[in-house]
Amino acid sequence: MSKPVKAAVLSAGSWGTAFGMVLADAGCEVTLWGRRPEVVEAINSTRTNPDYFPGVELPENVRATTDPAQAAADADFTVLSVPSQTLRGNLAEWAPLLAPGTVLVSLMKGVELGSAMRMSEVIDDVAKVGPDRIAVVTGPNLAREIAARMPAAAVVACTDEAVAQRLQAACHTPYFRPYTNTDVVGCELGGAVKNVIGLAVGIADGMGLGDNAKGSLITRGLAETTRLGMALGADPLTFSGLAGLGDLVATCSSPLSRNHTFGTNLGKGMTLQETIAVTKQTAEGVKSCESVLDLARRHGVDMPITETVVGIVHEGKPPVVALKELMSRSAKPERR
Ligand SMILES: NC(=O)C1=CN([C@@H]2O[C@H](COP(=O)(O)OP(=O)(O)OC[C@H]3O[C@@H](n4cnc5c(N)ncnc54)[C@H](O)[C@@H]3O)[C@@H](O)[C@H]2O)C=CC1
Ligand SMILES: O=C(CO)COP(=O)(O)O
Repeated sequence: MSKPVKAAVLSAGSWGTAFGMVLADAGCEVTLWGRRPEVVEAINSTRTNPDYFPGVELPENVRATTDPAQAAADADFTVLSVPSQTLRGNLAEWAPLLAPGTVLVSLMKGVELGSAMRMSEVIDDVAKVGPDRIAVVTGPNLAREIAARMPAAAVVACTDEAVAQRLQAACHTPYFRPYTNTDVVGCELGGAVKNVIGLAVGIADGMGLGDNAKGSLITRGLAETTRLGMALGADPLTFSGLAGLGDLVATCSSPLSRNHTFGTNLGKGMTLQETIAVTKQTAEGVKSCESVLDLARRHGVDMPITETVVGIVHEGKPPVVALKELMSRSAKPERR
């Protein structure tokens, strides 16, 4: 009998815990690393993560530790699921602990502030493992639904297709159906920018702008994501797949999305500080809207919805003013 695949999941947060369950249900031996001893203790003693998924029983083959060296030891896959803006610092501490040959798997959907790097680029910059040992999991995967074992498809992307196939096999369950893709750039941008568009749609929902506005923002959001992707060498077809359209639809229609909910609160008139205070988990688009815009400007790409979100979230522009500006830009053809 072959040895079970070992996976370290470095974060016992929302998506780290849920994806750890997926890996365990697919037969992997999973060790979650958590920062807080009380969360780790609860996982090991009650088989639940009460902070994120109260009442959801974790599989037997999931355990937790506060020691990253213990989690990372002998791992075939090392899954990273911390906030995008802390990844560089976290990974600098973890890099010396990584098992030789381990594949680093990013669950994160963001772009680093300052460097405008995608998460796989930050991983390579810090851990120096090369793109063929870095994979990305993305798509319409609201963690709470996955933890309830509700059905979803996903994309597993790696420049080395054989690595993507190994990870696909390691996380394929009756409720989680991963597809492979070698377009890492497109898959990562799809996830990062959809958080920004999720904020925009949330703002529109909070303002009561209706479903035509939602459909328009999703579609034009996808258009600006595709423009950025093509400037960075992505395959435009990736954006009509799970990493693009699929994730946008899930995020922009679900109250479970933190980005969508964050935007809704802003659209209803809460201040940024009030909205931050009621947001318990990571809403990546709040910071990544600035780094996505930075990336777009570096490549001469026009991203009016992203620019509008930056204006509302970071420059104090009232949503009604931002809406008027967005709608009154010069007229243009749909495809350009
Ligand atoms: N929750 C979801 O439904 C999904 C989330 N994602 C992505 O997964 C990534 C992680 O998000 P979530 O798990 O949802 O966030 P979360 O807020 O639930 O968990 C983040 C985890 O990182 C830890 N953390 C926070 N600051 C840290 C720091 N400075 N150093 C180390 N650890 C720190 C927290 O303790 C927490 O366990 C994000 O990039 C998000 O976009 C992707 C798909 C689905
Ligand atoms: O990425 C997600 C679903 O695919 C989760 O979205 P939020 O981060 O907005 O909750």
